[in-house]
Amino acid sequence: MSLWQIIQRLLPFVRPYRRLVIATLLLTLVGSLAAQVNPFVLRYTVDTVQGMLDKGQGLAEGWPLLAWVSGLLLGKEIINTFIQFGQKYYGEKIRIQISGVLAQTAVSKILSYQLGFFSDDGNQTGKLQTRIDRGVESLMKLVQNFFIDIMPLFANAIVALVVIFLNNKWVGLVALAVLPVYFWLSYAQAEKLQGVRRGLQRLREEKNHGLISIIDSIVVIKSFVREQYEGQKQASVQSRLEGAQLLTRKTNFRFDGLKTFVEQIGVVAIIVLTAYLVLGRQISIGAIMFHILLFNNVSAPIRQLHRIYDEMNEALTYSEGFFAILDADDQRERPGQLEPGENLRGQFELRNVNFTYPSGTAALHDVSLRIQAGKTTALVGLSGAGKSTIITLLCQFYRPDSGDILLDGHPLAQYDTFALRQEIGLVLQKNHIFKGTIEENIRYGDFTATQAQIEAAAKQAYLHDQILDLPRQYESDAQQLSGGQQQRIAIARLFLKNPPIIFLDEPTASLDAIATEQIKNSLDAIKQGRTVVIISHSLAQIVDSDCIYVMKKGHMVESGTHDELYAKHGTYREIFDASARSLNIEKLAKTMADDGDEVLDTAS
Ligand SMILES: Nc1ncnc2c1ncn2[C@@H]1O[C@H](COP(=O)(O)OP(=O)(O)OP(=O)(O)O)[C@@H](O)[C@H]1O
Repeated sequence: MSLWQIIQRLLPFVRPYRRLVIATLLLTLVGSLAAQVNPFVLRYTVDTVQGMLDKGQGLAEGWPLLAWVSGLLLGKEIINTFIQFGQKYYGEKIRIQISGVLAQTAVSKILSYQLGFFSDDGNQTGKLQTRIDRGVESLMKLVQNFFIDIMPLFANAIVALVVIFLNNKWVGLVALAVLPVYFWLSYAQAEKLQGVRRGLQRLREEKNHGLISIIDSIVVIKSFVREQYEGQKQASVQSRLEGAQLLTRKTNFRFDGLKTFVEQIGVVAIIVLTAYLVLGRQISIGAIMFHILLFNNVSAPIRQLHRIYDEMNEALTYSEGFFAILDADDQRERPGQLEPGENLRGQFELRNVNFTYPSGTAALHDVSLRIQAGKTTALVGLSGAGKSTIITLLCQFYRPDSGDILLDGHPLAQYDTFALRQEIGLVLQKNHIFKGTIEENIRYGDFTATQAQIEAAAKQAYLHDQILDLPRQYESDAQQLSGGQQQRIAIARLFLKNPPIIFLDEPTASLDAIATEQIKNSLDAIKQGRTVVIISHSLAQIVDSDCIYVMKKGHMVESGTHDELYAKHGTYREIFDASARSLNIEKLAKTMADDGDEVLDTAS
């Protein structure tokens, strides 16, 4: 991305603040003009004092001059203080407001993208955050530099240069001669830093990602006593980061030294030349200070040049990553024309569907199946068979590579994604619990729900009584609940949302036996008249489904009711038998039979 392209991209964000930008620019321009007052006052003072000394006058005659000069300089400084405050405050206001808009635009964009966007390697947690933070930060520096700093800085330098030339062309030529060397050094410095900076960006992302991943996996790290291993992994990134940071500093210090040297050569040359002209009686003695102060007014802004150039290059590096987030329009959830509405029946059909994850894993191969409206359909298969993938396609989290997915006879892609998801309730094996109270977490299912409705949903999910036992009840921190309790929150959310289509992916996997039975009863009740797709490794959850599809390695291999599939002696039967063996059904059956005998004996 070129600088010009970035500025064009920034303009829409800056435009709403154009008045503020113009006001700040004007203030800074006035400030830079005021900066030229000192050399004139100083030259006038030195020459007048010199004239008075030549005439043999002393302090008594000099008081009015001192009072007048002090008043003038003080007045100028008072005005300058206001100007500087205004310039800094309004400049900061622009920066803060635009950076807020930029960050919020990135958040809105990210929220509008499909799941595929987040599985990209560069968009993982931490990396994405670094890209946004650094991007906004460097773009703000660019706004500051381009819209606030550059013009006044150059105006300041040019005005000072013109004044020098008007006073003495030789001194002007010396001041001018230093500039190309200075420009060239600044350019070389920024060029040298560019490659290093890209490396720095990658390392910063890696470090943040590493830190977040440590926090996420702290229990596993501790249980395997891998603290040292994880620490070393971070230390290696940190040491590469330190190397890159040190290299940046070293390069900066080397060039800064060179530039100061060049500047000092300019100062010495101007002192020597002005002294030569003063001694030759071509100019007054006051011109020495006058020229040096003016030269400082030329070189001080130019000294900022490298910083500006450097920050612009930084913006070029980081804004690429930032704008890539804003520009990922191909990742947007696609709105469709069809809204499910009241006529929704909820019949899905997959026809010869093939699907590959963005990572390259081919998860589904030529899958065809029909999910009847108002019925319960189960998906069965070994781990990694592709069952959850089917649900993600039905929710439109991803689109198939080929084949058709229909809902009520219309292509699923024609439905408005947001409207479609309003009609779907999804409960996963592990559901996210937000930071907040139990009440807030259940309310996520319906923001308009009353407290009574929330409690009713919690009762259906067999959670209400447990919540009442907590010290702060519905106000308790939801993330402190046990895995099974969190699962019931997810189920309560589903009850509150009350959608006509329900996808259950191992909904009772983390529940105890009693809770599993309770939730199964609740789910059996809510299933009535709704389209339900259930995935479960527990066959007890699926045997009474209206239709069961059996999957193996991404292929659909069998379908039918439990009895039909059992009689087939195929994959389903294999899974069923293995499940029975793992549950030690024989022993359980015997225990129950013995218990039955005892009951009968007691009865007789
Ligand atoms: N987000 C993802 N990105 C890349 N590959 C994925 C993703 N999710 C699943 N896969 C891969 O797709 C294949 C099917 O996975 P899927 O989760 O659909 O299986 P499953 O039958 O639901 O398994 P399980 O019973 O273990 O949940 C697997 O090979 C898995 O590694």
